[in-house]
Amino acid sequence: MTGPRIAVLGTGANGAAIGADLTRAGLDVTFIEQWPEHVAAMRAAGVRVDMPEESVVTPVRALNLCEVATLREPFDLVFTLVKAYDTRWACELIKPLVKPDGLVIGLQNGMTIDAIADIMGPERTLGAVIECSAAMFEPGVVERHTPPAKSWFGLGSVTAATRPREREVADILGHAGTVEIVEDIRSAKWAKLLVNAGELVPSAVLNLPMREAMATPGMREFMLRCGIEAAEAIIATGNKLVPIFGLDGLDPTDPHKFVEALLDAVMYDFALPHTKTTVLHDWMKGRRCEVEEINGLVVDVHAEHGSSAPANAIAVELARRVESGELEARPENVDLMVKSLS
Ligand SMILES: NC(=O)C1=CN([C@@H]2O[C@H](COP(=O)(O)OP(=O)(O)OC[C@H]3O[C@@H](n4cnc5c(N)ncnc54)[C@H](OP(=O)(O)O)[C@@H]3O)[C@@H](O)[C@H]2O)C=CC1
Ligand SMILES: CC(C)(CO)C(=O)C(=O)O
Repeated sequence: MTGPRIAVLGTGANGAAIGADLTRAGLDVTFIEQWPEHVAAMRAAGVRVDMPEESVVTPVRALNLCEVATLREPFDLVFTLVKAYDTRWACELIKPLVKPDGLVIGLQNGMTIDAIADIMGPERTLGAVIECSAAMFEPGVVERHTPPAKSWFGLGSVTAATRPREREVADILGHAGTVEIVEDIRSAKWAKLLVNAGELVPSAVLNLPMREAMATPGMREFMLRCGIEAAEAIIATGNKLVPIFGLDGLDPTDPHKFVEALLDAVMYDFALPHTKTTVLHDWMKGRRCEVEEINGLVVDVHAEHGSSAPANAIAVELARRVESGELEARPENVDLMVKSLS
């Protein structure tokens, strides 16, 4: 093992897939995980990543969260892949084990750069956009829909102080996919959030794979509406519509087309026909989803600026009802979204 000491904090679907790639590249990687059966399975048989063309088993070093207190040697780099709502406590947990010049890289959906920078300080924070589609239902086993050749990451600093470190981290993350260093990481993360606002909760409320959800009459319009409200929030907060996923030729002066291009890129270039979203995975496991960090953020930004985001507000309300057990996620819920806006 060579190079920096790396932790992957949160080794669910994407964390395990990326951590396995870094481990196979010969790097010094420690998995830190809160699901005990998953840690036990990884210790016994490594991580198995099933991809469309091949299945790869990687022996890894995996620790339970409760074992973090036994670690003595600090990390140079920590990639956080816990759910967005777990970011704050995860950073507090790992903070004593991050070197003074170490970096914590938020490889998640949602605007987790702010939480990380709050706790670690901006000079120990990097932000990232992640486009890697994966699911995990069985301990130790990842179903990865985007192998490294199809995965994309945008990486960037929140302060000029970390700019000289970006290339080093991009080279490491490059073992898991294509990495682009982006100038304006806050806007780039918002651009991903715009896609997530349209695709994650709305398709999960129907309990359908994303593509089937979008093909349901009225749903494409609803999903676009969520994305457009998020684009309005981006502009209201003084951020910009910047292209992500390596797309070029997008016109930021036409928010409708911009949103449509990003939603279609994730739907048809990254996801597979049967891909269900990370939100639906949570619900299938009885776990809560990132609705507050995605659609809820759009609603809050609009409210702060004296406007409203009705489609995102419906997504928030329906997700809350599903999670409280009052509403079952099923295709018949389409009217709750589509009719409510007509
Ligand atoms: N899955 C995808 O296709 C994509 C996901 N993302 C984003 O990546 C980030 C990570 O998401 P993802 O990898 O899907 O998350 P997962 O839910 O697969 O894993 C996140 C964490 O949830 C915990 N966990 C998962 N399943 C269980 C279980 N059955 N019992 C107990 N704990 C469990 C683990 O805890 P812990 O992490 O705390 O140790 C796990 O590491 C999120 O921000 C997500 O939005 C972005 C693009 C695509
Ligand atoms: C790939 C997808 C749509 C499904 O989980 C996702 O969660 C994301 O792109 O953020």
